[in-house]
Amino acid sequence: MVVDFRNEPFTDFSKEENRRAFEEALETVRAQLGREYDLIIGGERIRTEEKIRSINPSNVDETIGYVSKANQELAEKAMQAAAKKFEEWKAVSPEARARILFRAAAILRRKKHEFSAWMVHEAGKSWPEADADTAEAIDFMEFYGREMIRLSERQPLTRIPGEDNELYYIPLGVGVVIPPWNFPLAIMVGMTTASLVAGNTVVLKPASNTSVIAAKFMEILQDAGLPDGVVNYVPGPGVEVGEYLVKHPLTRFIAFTGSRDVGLRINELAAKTVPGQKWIKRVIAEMGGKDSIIVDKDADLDLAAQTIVTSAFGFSGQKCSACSRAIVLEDVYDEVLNKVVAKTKQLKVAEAKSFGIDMGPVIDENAYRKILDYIEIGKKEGRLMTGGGKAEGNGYFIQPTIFADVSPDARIAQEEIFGPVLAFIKAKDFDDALRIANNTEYGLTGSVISRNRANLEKARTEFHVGNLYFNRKCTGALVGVHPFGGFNMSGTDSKAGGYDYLLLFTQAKLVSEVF
Ligand SMILES: NC(=O)c1ccc[n+]([C@@H]2O[C@H](COP(=O)([O-])OP(=O)(O)OC[C@H]3O[C@@H](n4cnc5c(N)ncnc54)[C@H](O)[C@@H]3O)[C@@H](O)[C@H]2O)c1
Ligand SMILES: N[C@@H](CCC=O)C(=O)O
Repeated sequence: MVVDFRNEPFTDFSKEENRRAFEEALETVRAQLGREYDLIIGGERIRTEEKIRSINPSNVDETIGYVSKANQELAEKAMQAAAKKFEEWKAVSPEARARILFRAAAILRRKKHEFSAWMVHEAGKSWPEADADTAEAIDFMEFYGREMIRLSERQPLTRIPGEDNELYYIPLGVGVVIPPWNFPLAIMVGMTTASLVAGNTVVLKPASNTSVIAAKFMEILQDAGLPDGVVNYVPGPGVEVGEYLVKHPLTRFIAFTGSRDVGLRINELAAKTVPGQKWIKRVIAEMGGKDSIIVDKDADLDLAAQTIVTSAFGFSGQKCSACSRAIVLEDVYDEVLNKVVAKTKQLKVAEAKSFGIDMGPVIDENAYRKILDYIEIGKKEGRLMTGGGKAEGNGYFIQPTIFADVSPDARIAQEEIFGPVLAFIKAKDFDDALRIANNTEYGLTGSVISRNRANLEKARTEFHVGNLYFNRKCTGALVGVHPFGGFNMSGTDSKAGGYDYLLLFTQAKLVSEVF
């Protein structure tokens, strides 16, 4: 009998012993930089000629590791290994599968700072952001393990005399797991372990920018006793390897988290039946966002300002949940804008390894250029209040940037920038604010800062986002507490860390016997 699920606590970095322990972990990881990582297919380690060079976005001269790079031939090998292993793995009991997750969670908990340190180096996360990512990865394993046990119990049915009726949640088959780089541990772990605990086998194609952290997680799965072939690790280019796997006739489902465009492409490819395919592929896609915080005229304006700054600039705005639009009622617009600009000017942008920074770099050269291009667009679409360009450093550093008086239809108010760029939009009244908030094609997160009960109730029904928060930030969903996922072009309406999530990785079989 396992104890009830509890969220993993975050590390208190105000305590000196915790800061010291984290410094040590950073050093431990630093000593391991530049190593090589192999593909893992059916337990076999495969080293390829061609490599992905993973670099530190805070210092582009620093190599985090060289990761072997799969091609279509190796993707085929991984698919065959996963399909073969499925025949055995599906027969392993749900409890035994869950125990592997609990053990993996325990190992990760023991190596918590080390894994967070890898993310500081490889993804440019600040200490607390990296710590939260590791905690979420632990939570996913603890939560999905318990969920699988719950789903394997006797299911409620209307029972009738003379028949024995049972409903079982059985696995689907081979799942292709394609995570993003921005929650390189938590989201990759969540989608991979949900798949495997439900009895599926996995071909995991991690994001290239963060393929080392995924390789480190493969070591944990092995230490936890996961049999070879249940998860097959094949880093490689999205278009070449990712699409090959998505189109494959043996692929039963695809668990994807990433951008809108790639999600739609995967959905389209998966919908096309190929020769030899015996099922309709299931696509679980969690995609982008263009998230708003509404500030009402009677709101606590200091709370509003702090909430906007944290939600917009945490991890340099590289969260699907990040606030990129502050929609403020005209009565308090100038005051909120001034407070937010003042706070933003205080933010410290520096290398992620330094304690106490507010923002590290953005992930890579492409992101850097794209965000700087959007800043130039913003200069034509709004009034630049702070930031507006590169920041100092030998990495991809960008100043936290705010534009005021942006039209709700402007490009910077509609398109996902995925960087530290915030648009201020003026609303005439609360209804106008809700209209503006709902006028994007996304529907992921949103917040309302208000003391007006009627307005909060109105937002509760009319603000169309998957994760709606009142008087708090719109980032930082906790597993089990705030099941996470959005509407419209933000995805397929799934809820990671929710009580219905594992159903997406199973199919229900009813067996009825007349005695
Ligand atoms: N809704 C959510 O829960 C959530 C969470 C995190 C990130 N995101 C979104 O993810 C995006 C940022 O992540 P990203 O830059 O890694 O996204 P991305 O779409 O560029 O890449 C995501 C993954 O897809 C792979 N890929 C790329 N092209 C592919 C193709 N043609 N076929 C198959 N796979 C392919 C990539 O290699 C990577 O592993 C943002 O849009 C963000 O909003 C959403
Ligand atoms: N679940 C995270 C966002 C994941 C996307 O980047 C949050 O709630 O902030």
